[in-house]
Amino acid sequence: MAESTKKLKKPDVKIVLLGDMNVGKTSLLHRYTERKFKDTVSTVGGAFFLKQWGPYNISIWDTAGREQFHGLGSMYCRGAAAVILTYDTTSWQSYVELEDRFLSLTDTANADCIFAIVGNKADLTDSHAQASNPEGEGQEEAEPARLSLSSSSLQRKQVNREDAIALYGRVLHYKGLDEKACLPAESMCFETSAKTGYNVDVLFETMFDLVVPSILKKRNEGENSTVDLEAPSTGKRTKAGCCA
Ligand SMILES: Nc1nc2c(ncn2[C@@H]2O[C@H](COP(=O)(O)OP(=O)(O)OP(=O)(O)O)[C@@H](O)[C@H]2O)c(=O)[nH]1
Ligand SMILES: [Mg+2]
Repeated sequence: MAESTKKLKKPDVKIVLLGDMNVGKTSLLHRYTERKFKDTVSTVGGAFFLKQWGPYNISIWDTAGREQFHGLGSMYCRGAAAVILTYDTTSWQSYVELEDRFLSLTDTANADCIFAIVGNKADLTDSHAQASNPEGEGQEEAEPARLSLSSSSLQRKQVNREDAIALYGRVLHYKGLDEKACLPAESMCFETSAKTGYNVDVLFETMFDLVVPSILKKRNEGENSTVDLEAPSTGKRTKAGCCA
């Protein structure tokens, strides 16, 4: 969270991580921001990280998956430009929960909110994700990842990519969006590993690029709704525009 505490910058846009407890939301954010996989404690409430992306400030909200914090979810989603729906590839239940418990929390997000479906812990089911250690970072983390390469440590994958793609379609349907007008499922469903770093940068940086138009739109609307007090009045004053 160092970047967020250095200076108090106003975020231009918000991205929210949602999903059941234990799927690895906090670990994904740690991996991206601190370049390592470290011990976590179950999140209480929520926390955010501020990312500078070019000239823009993007806040990424890590929410608590625990049932007792469920009520806070829609508050965190208010005005969100993007939501990352996260499940654990080794847990079918965590996938089911996304639709049962979390999707309705996004009702408060922007109407043109972008969705990504993310299956984390790919290292547990996929030898490629197990071996991956992008950019040679976190060397202290590389060794445990390499040691766990034996195929005996692979677990049964409970949620496949096709399931994620199907869920993406149902999310768009729930939001009343036309699939043809939206970003394609193939590019919005990711399998990641916070442990090895597999696909983590790709996930976050794809989302950052995708929310930029939303920032520009917001700025544009802001400018258009600003009253220029210096500008000469052209029309007649209407009754509604007069405060007397
Ligand atoms: N093998 C593996 N374990 C992971 C991965 N991501 C997270 N974990 C582990 O899963 C557990 C839960 O991770 P968290 O990041 O705390 O999960 P969370 O989704 O933030 O959970 P809540 O804060 O309770 O909602 C921890 O023991 C992590 O070490 C991953 O990619 N691979
Ligand atoms: Mg957490």
